[in-house]
Amino acid sequence: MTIACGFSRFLSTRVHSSTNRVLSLWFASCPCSSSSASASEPPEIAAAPETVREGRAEIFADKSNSVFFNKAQVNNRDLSIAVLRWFISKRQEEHDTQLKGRRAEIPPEQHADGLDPATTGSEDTALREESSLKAPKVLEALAASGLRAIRYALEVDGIGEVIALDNNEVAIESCKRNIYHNGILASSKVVPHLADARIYMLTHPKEFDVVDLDPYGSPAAFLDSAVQCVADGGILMCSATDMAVLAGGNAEVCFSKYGSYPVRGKYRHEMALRILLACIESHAIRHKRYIVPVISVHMDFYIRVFVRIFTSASTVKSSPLKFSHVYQCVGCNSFHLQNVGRINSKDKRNIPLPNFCPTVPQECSECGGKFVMGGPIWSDPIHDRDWAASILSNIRATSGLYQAYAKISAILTSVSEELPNAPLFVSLHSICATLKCTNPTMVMFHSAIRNAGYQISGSHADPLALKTDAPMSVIWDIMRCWVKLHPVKSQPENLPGSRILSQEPQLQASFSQATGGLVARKSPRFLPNPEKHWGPKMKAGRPLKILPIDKL
Ligand SMILES: C[S@@+](CC[C@H](N)C(=O)[O-])C[C@H]1O[C@@H](n2cnc3c(N)ncnc32)[C@H](O)[C@@H]1O
Ligand SMILES: [Zn+2]
Repeated sequence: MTIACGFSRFLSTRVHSSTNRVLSLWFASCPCSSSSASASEPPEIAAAPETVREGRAEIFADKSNSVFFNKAQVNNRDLSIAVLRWFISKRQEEHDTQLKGRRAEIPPEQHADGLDPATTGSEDTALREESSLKAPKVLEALAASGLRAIRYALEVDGIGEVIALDNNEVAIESCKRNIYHNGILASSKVVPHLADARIYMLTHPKEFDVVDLDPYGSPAAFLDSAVQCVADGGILMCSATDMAVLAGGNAEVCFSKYGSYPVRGKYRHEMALRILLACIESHAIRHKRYIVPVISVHMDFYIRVFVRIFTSASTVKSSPLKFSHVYQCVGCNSFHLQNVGRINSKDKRNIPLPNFCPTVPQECSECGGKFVMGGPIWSDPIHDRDWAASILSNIRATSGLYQAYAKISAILTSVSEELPNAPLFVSLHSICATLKCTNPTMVMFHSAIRNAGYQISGSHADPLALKTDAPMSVIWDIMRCWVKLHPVKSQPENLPGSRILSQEPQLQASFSQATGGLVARKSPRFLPNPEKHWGPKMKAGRPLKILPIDKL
């Protein structure tokens, strides 16, 4: 309460003009204005509270860490705003197309004006009523200071009500102060609400076009209620910062939280995304719903996925085809995916059946190592390429609107170039380390894959990633050919690399520059962190070291 009383006193020293409606509103609405300084107290000029600005919003700084705020999440918030802007225009477009379709189905004589709507554009009354799409309703389920909710309200045109929810009273009080501080528009759109997000989401089924989950660590506990709370065609935006768990540091914890075993490969950050997506899908299908991922990124120290949610009992049946187990060789790190389900070609209904035995032998055919089995992971595409390209071109056209423009445009550039049907990737460094050979350049390796008739791209998750539809045997053959041109020192025979090199390649690799291959890039794909302390933050309530305001 001390902060709120200080807040009232701060404002009372400044609210002089009756024309300053916004300030008066803040003052009148200060949560503790009734219990603030009594007339008998000596007048006290409080120092102006320090504030933090991000995008078009400004919030009160909280050095005591009683409410969570991490400046580094500006990348997360800016990207979410970019996705939200595109989602709103896309939803409008889908709505218009649907309406046009329905209009065309109505015979002209049933129209109020008797004219053919297809040629005149006139509408039947009922359709006219339906024709305007309601402004999308947003739930920020774990709102903390409310910064994100306020930014959505101030920066995303066409957005409707934004509920800023938190189960922490101090957070909700801070939310209220921040909302008032941001003026009429924020106050008219953002509604702070004290509740447990899980209960709130369960009791508001299909009510929100947008649900944002930005938890401490894992979102797992919120997923079952979140997938039920999103409206049909709506979007769930979900972060996970428990990377040690998702990326294989604590495999058993990952299994208990997400129902999937991670494997410690170079692709672990992409695997983390695919584990989270698989987990969201597995919650969705329990409720006859399914997900369509539109953007899925690993950035800084966390992952964030944007998935649309639809309802269809028949589509849910094909869900097993979107999950795969991952077999990874403990010797050479070769990996192979196998779908959980399979289509029986004789069954015209296309209903998947459980898949056959593992597609890999007991021992790796490249190096003789054993396989560990990870997953199941989401093995369908993790991005919608059209969405990625459109969001990228939108943010390029309005770069001034994004504080994190450099970072989010670099990520989206990488995302828009990723091969959609090549889950996971190998790392050029790791392959060369296994063989103990010198690296071919990225351009050479890309060319060799293309010259062998396969596709290849990078990944936003790792600058050295090689994402390809070529099987592991082709990748190793290319490297065997490379080593013939650039011999390695002799190694003990039992090393995985020696075993791989003891086999003759089945294909003759060509490293000459392939057409349409990797070329010099004008825009960056990977950026260093802008400053120190660019990482996760302590939970609210635990004292931080005293930091200057710019480090909060
Ligand atoms: C990481 S912070 C959110 C940060 C915020 N989204 C942002 O962009 O600054 C997580 C918040 O979730 C809240 N929280 C944790 N469990 C919750 C629950 N069951 N229901 C509602 N809020 C919860 C915490 O009080 C905390 O404020
Ligand atoms: Zn192997």
